[in-house]
Amino acid sequence: MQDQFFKQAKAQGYVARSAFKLLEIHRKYRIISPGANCLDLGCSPGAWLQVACQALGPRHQGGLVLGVDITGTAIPKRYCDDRVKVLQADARELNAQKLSGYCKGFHVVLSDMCHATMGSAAADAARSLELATCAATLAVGDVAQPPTSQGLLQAKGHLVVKLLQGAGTQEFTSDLKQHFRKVLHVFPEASRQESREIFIVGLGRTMPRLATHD
Ligand SMILES: C[S@@+](CC[C@H](N)C(=O)[O-])C[C@H]1O[C@@H](n2cnc3c(N)ncnc32)[C@H](O)[C@@H]1O
Repeated sequence: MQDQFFKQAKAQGYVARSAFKLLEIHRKYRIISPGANCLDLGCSPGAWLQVACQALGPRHQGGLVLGVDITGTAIPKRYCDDRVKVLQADARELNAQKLSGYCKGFHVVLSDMCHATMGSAAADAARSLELATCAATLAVGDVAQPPTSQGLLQAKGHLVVKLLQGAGTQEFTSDLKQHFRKVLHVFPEASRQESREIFIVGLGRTMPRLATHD
């Protein structure tokens, strides 16, 4: 469907209209700082890679955008530079050790992962929750448990996760509240009106308090 965002993406050189979802979230919450290390789960065809790389600022400020997708991804030429890398993998099979060669930790974990929808709202939401939980687990460890120092996301880092709303959305949100200073539900303008997708934004990862000794 060639809507306003499709046309805008084409005109501005983004490879997909989804660029405008991350642009809106970033404009509101400044998710990606110059020079940050970002993990982009479900990165194909690469619009979030473009937005994230732009947000890193000039090349000399450094940073990394590591995109992961179960399908192969051609890194878009427009807006991406050599700080963008891609890995073809199933995010459900990743762990901190498998990504340790890229950087010591990420300042931002993004997930726009989704399966092709099957037509059953309940089944689609359950499959989406599985992918969202996978992204959150990579970021902070077991989300249902109190904070530990596990996970790839650095202290004070941010998480953006797409989820199709359904059973489990509220519980997932409350679990995340243990791990972030603030957790928000964002409905970007570029999401299709009929879509049940929301983006859960976790701002400022909190870490466990270290035991103090007198
Ligand atoms: C909506 S698209 C992402 C669009 C992307 N953010 C962009 O702006 O170009 C969702 C992606 O999630 C990927 N995906 C689904 N399940 C995955 C998994 N288990 N591991 C990695 N990627 C997955 C799909 O292959 C698909 O490319």
